[in-house]
Amino acid sequence: MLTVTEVSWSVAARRILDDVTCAAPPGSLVGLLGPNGCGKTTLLRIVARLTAPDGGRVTVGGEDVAALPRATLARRAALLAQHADTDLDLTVREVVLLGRIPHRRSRWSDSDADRAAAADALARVDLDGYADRRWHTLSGGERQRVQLARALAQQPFLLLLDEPTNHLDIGHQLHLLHLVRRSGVTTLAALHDLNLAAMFCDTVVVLAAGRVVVAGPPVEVLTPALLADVYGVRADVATHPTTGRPAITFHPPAS
Ligand SMILES: Nc1ncnc2c1ncn2[C@@H]1O[C@H](COP(=O)(O)OP(=O)(O)OP(=O)(O)O)[C@@H](O)[C@H]1O
Repeated sequence: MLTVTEVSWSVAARRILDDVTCAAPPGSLVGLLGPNGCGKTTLLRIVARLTAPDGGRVTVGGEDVAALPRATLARRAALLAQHADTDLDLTVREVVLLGRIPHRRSRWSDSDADRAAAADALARVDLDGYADRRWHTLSGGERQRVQLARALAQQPFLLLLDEPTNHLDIGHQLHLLHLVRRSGVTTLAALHDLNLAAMFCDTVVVLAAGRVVVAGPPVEVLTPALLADVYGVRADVATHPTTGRPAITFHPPAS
């Protein structure tokens, strides 16, 4: 269980997050939605303790994140950042094995369990056979999937994903979110694609200008009125014939 309670953060006298409260029940996939600059990445960074909030509290599994030893937090939470990259000349296997570092007894050597977890994670993101490829030779979508494999190899309790479907073709977008949902790992994911959020998320939390506008199941939250209010767009919302979830069609902007 992840809880975020009355979290605020300001920079240069500007309030970026204002009293944000939300939660992700165990095993759920929670979508963090909202326009560019509304504070999604900032909230993920605060949950991962990369940014310290000015006020409020974050708990994972009932424990205050601010009080957890760094090594414990590193084992429990995995962050897939928006532009995860490395300048090092690493193989795909080595990148995925970075996810095992919090579990290692020895800083320098991988165990059989580490290698098995890395191989399993690569298979889960559909990258069997890529282990010996050099990172810099991969396409944008392949890199994104390797970074998810690194996060899965970490075997965290909490996955924090910042626009995880960036660069992915539609097949891999659907595969990735299906995989995350099936993983059973509590996940908070910043998403721009509202139809993907509608299809896969148990709950969506909509931010605007650093505040939570509304949170709840996609079918209750993703209404034409909300989309007009938060994103300034006109849209029709139907019910998907197979999933029963919202299916959104956008109108071109009025000229
Ligand atoms: N360190 C910082 N210094 C100054 N401004 C910052 C800093 N970090 C974030 N901001 C500002 O805070 C706001 C929220 O940024 P954030 O990256 O959290 O938004 P976001 O919702 O993830 O946006 P996007 O959808 O474009 O990725 C933005 O206006 C950003 O410019």
